[in-house]
Amino acid sequence: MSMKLGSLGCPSAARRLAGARASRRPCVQVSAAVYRRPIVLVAEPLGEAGMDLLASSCEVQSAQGLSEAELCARVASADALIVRSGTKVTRAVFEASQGRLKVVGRAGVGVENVDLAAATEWGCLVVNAPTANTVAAAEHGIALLCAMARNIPQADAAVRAGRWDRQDHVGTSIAGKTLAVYGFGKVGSEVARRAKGLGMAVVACDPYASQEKAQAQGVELVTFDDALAKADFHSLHMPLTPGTKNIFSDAAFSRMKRGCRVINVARGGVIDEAALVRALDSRQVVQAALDVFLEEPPHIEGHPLIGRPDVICTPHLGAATTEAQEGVALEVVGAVIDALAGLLSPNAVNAPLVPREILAELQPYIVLAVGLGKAAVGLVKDGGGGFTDVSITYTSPRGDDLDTRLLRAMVIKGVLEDITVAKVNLVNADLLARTRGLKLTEVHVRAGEGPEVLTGMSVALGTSHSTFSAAVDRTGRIYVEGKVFRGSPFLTKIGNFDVDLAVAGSVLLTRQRDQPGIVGSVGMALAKDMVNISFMTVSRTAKDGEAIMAIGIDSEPSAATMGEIHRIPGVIEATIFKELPGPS
Ligand SMILES: NC(=O)c1ccc[n+]([C@@H]2O[C@H](COP(=O)([O-])OP(=O)(O)OC[C@H]3O[C@@H](n4cnc5c(N)ncnc54)[C@H](O)[C@@H]3O)[C@@H](O)[C@H]2O)c1
Ligand SMILES: O=C(O)[C@H](O)COP(=O)(O)O
Repeated sequence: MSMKLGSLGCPSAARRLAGARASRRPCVQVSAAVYRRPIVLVAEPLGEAGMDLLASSCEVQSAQGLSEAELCARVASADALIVRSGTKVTRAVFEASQGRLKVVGRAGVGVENVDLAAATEWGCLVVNAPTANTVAAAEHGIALLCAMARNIPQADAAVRAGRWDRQDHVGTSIAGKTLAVYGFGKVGSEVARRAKGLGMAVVACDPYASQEKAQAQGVELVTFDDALAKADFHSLHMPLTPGTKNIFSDAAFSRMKRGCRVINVARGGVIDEAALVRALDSRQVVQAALDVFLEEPPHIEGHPLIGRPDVICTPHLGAATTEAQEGVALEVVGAVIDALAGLLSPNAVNAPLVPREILAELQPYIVLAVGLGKAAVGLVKDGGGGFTDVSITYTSPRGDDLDTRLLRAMVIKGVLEDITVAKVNLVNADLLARTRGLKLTEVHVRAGEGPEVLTGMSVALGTSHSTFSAAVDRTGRIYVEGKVFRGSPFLTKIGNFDVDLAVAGSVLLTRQRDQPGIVGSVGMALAKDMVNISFMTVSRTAKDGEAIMAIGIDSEPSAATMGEIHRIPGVIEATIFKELPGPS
């Protein structure tokens, strides 16, 4: 499925590009008017079928192992660039291209190596290939699990060195052992399926995956703590997000079963590498198998994990099969060719949403829609069987006449982008929601009058398992409501509680008994932790009843400070909303 950029009403390429350069404000445009064969620079190995497809309509230039300076020199005469994770497409690259580069294709899922903000400012579309290497990544996870359990790399090295050391390489059986899969998405569920075939008991930790999906695969969904405590093998398959960064910390390793094993084919940053070194040194974790590292390529010499006898490493080979590389090559080349022809594919990562003039009018509603989705999903607690039902209510003077496609896409963006590898745009939002198994319901309420787009909007998720029990409404769903007031988006209701909370930045939420002293005590706890407060609002159900306090915070309080806040007499619960989108 592709969409003609023109159908989104984009003004001419030259005008938009000039505007984007002048204002340095986000604006993506792909010119449909490339009359010569476009030049595509392929900077990393790309599957043959993809290269052939590319050559059928473009002039292909292959140059691998380029330094940043060499890449900068080459992009000045290229219309498109195709990379994998090994090439850093920095701001300097876009600046050197001076707007000539119309599209960057990433032959794989992760786009951490592309400066998306700079791409957008320079009017360059970024596309990826999000599905074709899933099976390869899962197979690599299983290969590492088996190789680690049976000491295959160490035994092979010994034989090559002329030693027939049979006693030195006695392994551990995997049949009958428990595997914890963290992240039960595309890769994680394929790993679970294969591990069951190997006779392992599989539990999955994924706060957002549905019980139906887990049951269909015969996998038990458990909390993070239960997964840590139960498993003999831990296999990581979550995306790297602010919520998963360093989630495998000293505290997490200490809660694992002594003598367990860890496999990481996800992203280096989900493990605190120094904490893993400590866990291995103390034999809390006896072996690790790592495909990904915090920094890639890592400094191999002196690296605390590489070269240890209890750690096996591969150089980010999860997607490295002939079949997967053919698949991602075809997927990305299709999207690049579409983009050069002025078509927007569902694989667009920094897609334009609507024309800038319309965007200006809709901006606060877009921020509100993303913010409501983010806030609702940010309140989901693990171990509750996830959610599939997402209900959106629009209150508008236009009633049923309101075209909700954009707002719906933005809610889906808010819900999915913090928890998956998906990059949501107007073209792919409904598809991504369906693929994820989400059931979307939209309700229109006609209210108010005048030109306003919306007088209110709410998002409800079909789960009562929340990190903040007050966020659950009377129907047993996580509920957030908001509106645009004087051009700015606000959260106005959480669960059954009225709040007044700008959609911007991170927020600490507390529920407490309505009694003197609590505001001061929470403020003191934050001050001790050097957490600056940007605003504070308190609302209560009734005098001497319960109150909800929302505190804007410039940085995240430590776990110890959150513990202290929980222990303040009168405080019933507390949680943090991380980085609501805010106007840009
Ligand atoms: N090594 C490689 O070559 C390679 C190849 C492909 C993918 N990957 C990586 O594998 C990972 C999974 O990719 P995918 O395509 O399956 O992504 P996905 O988006 O389909 O699945 C990710 C899952 O993680 C879950 N999740 C989010 N936060 C979580 C948390 N705190 N705890 C537990 N689960 C959480 C989500 O609900 C989702 O189901 C990503 O990190 C991706 O970058 C690596
Ligand atoms: O993000 C991805 O698709 C994987 O991590 C694979 O990356 P690669 O294409 O550089 O092998």
